[in-house]
Amino acid sequence: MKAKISSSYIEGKIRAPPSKSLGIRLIFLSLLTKVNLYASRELSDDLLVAKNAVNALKNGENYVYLGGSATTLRMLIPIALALGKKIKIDGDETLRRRPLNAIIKALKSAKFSSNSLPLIIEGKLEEETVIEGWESSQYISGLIYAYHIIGGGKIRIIPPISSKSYIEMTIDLFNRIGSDVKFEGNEILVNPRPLRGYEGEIPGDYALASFYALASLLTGGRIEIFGLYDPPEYFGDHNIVEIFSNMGAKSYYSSSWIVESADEYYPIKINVNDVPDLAISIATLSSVANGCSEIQGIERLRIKESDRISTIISTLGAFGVSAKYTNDNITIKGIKKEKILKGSIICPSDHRIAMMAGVLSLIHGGEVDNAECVKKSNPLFWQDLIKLGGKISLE
Ligand SMILES: O=C(O)C1=C[C@@H](OP(=O)(O)O)[C@@H](O)[C@H](O)C1
Ligand SMILES: C=C(OP(=O)(O)O)C(=O)O
Repeated sequence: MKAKISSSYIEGKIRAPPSKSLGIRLIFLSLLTKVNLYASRELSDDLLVAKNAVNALKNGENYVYLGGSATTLRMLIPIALALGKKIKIDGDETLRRRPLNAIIKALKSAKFSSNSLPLIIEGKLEEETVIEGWESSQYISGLIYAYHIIGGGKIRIIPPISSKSYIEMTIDLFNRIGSDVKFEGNEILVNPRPLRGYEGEIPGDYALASFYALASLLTGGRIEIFGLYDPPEYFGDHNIVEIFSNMGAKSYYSSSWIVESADEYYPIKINVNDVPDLAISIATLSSVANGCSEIQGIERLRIKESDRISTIISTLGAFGVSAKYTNDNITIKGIKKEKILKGSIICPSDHRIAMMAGVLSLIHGGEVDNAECVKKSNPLFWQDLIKLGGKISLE
């Protein structure tokens, strides 16, 4: 499918798409307590595969297909072992590329038939796991679930710890429903308590909603995004609200996210190691900032759905913005909005890159081929932009 986009003016009020990360966590939580989830719109591919994974565990199936969802994959591995399951796991070509080195090295009493998908896992979980923290936080979130299943345990993380905000998200979720998980230094102590259930909508996703915010910021509009969760204490994706404000937008949260465009945006220097999914959104606004932005802590973006260091740089280039990579940083030289070119890309099987090109195209037009790749996290992305005034045809 190709999205053909013309210059547009984006304004209005819209519900944030359901959170991929919280949605996957709540679906896995149904293994431990009563969970009743409502979804006011069709579920993304990643949420659907998370549902399939949990159903496979509950029904004793010995095979599960996970599409492109590394969060589901890397959480499933320790959870399946905690449940004593032997299961074959596979995924799409992007997931088959995603590394599993840290978890394979850490789980001493487990057997892996391969070090990448497709693979069969079996074995058991030790009461203490020592795991490298660089590759992915998703293993650690999965281990927190796994230790709730076997009655408790300790995770010792070998620093550096990446994507810490997602570990905090998992711990925050468990402690809000009655558990006792402590994160002290590089150690996580899981002391399970009886868990309350969860009933309600999947809360909105700040990182995904940031593309709607960008659509208004890049076209001179104003937007209100509702259905998000109240920002928690820890630093995470929800901090995109103040990041955009620091870059010159009128951007604040007051029971919903209010975003209003400005005549000028400021460059930013920021480390995204704890919030890697914000890198693309920050790079997008940096493209029209009045100066050079520097996004640090990005080496791990190479192992996402695409090599995002390359795909961020090439996508910005398609719209006339120059960016370069030097040791663990991307430097982006912002240009005036009037200078942004009409650009076109073939989405490299990376939903966030498609969304990046989609919102940049709202300035002076553009095309996104393989545009259906947004359904990994937000199947209604293009339809939502159209609802907000986007002149977009899907062919
Ligand atoms: O735990 C999660 O929900 C996620 C963790 C992050 O991955 P890494 O921990 O591998 O950086 C992030 O990129 C992903 O989109 C969602
Ligand atoms: C990397 C991402 O997801 P996952 O790791 O779950 O595939 C993402 O949503 O940008």
